[in-house]
Amino acid sequence: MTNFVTDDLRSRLIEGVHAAGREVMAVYRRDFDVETKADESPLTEADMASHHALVALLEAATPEVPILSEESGEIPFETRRGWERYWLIDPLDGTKEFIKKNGEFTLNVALIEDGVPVFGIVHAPALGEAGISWVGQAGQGAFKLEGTTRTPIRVRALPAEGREPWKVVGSRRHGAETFEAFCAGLPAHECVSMGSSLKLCLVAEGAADLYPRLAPTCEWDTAAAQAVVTAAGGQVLNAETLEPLRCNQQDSVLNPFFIVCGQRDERWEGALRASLKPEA
Ligand SMILES: Nc1ncnc2c1ncn2[C@@H]1O[C@H](COP(=O)(O)O)[C@@H](OP(=O)(O)O)[C@H]1O
Ligand SMILES: [Mg+2]
Repeated sequence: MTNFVTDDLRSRLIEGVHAAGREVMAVYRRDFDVETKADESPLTEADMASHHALVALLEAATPEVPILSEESGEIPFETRRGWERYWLIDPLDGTKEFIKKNGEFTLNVALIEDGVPVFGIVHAPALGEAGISWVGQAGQGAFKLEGTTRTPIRVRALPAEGREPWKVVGSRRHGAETFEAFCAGLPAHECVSMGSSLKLCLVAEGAADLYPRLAPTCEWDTAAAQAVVTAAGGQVLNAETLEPLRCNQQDSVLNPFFIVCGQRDERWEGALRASLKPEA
């Protein structure tokens, strides 16, 4: 369990992430150019403004802790593998949603200790009146912040069959086919689409029951929200092994396919196995 993030540090980080969010919103409200990165994904001025603001924040707050950002360029695994503690950030998660201007993008800041996301802030600056944030810390629980209102959050129990449909959240853009195969094996349910890390936050706050991600993501896409989900009593599990996701275990920063849940349950585990089985 980490004691590294004190109350003071947590407040300073939340404030700093909100300041970076305001820089993102300044770009969001005007016209901006969209570049294409080497992997064909889009990049805007907002991604870079947020990257610089978050790196400056973290370097000032904890100069001894290394930082890995989606926009910092590759850091070889030979260097990273020795990191017992580091910051893992996605300055703008959901860049495609940002470009579409549907508000479903986030700034993600995670603290990783021995591969485990132990602290996370997910900030959605375009939602609510002046942004909504989700914060989770191992051993301390999770909360949602809207303006100055701070509400504790917790995953919910799967609704009993016949009472209420399960809520399943999926990506707006990725993995539609396997998502549908998974849903076909579930009891009565409703599906919701959402961009970015907000999908994991919906499970953390009990507004959704499951988020199967049967398509690629990178560790910075999920680590901050994984810290929120686990602090809220839920889990982010490898879809094949049902072991919790861990960061910084290998050369690649790609995640395995995974599922986010409030709790394990044979009904969705069966649907997951069936959806991952290769066609006979
Ligand atoms: N082929 C791929 N490999 C790795 N990550 C991918 C990917 N396709 C999508 N992603 C990740 O999925 C995220 C978007 O997911 P969603 O569409 O569900 O919101 C992107 O985050 P960014 O917007 O930060 O690049 C991107 O990192
Ligand atoms: Mg991302």
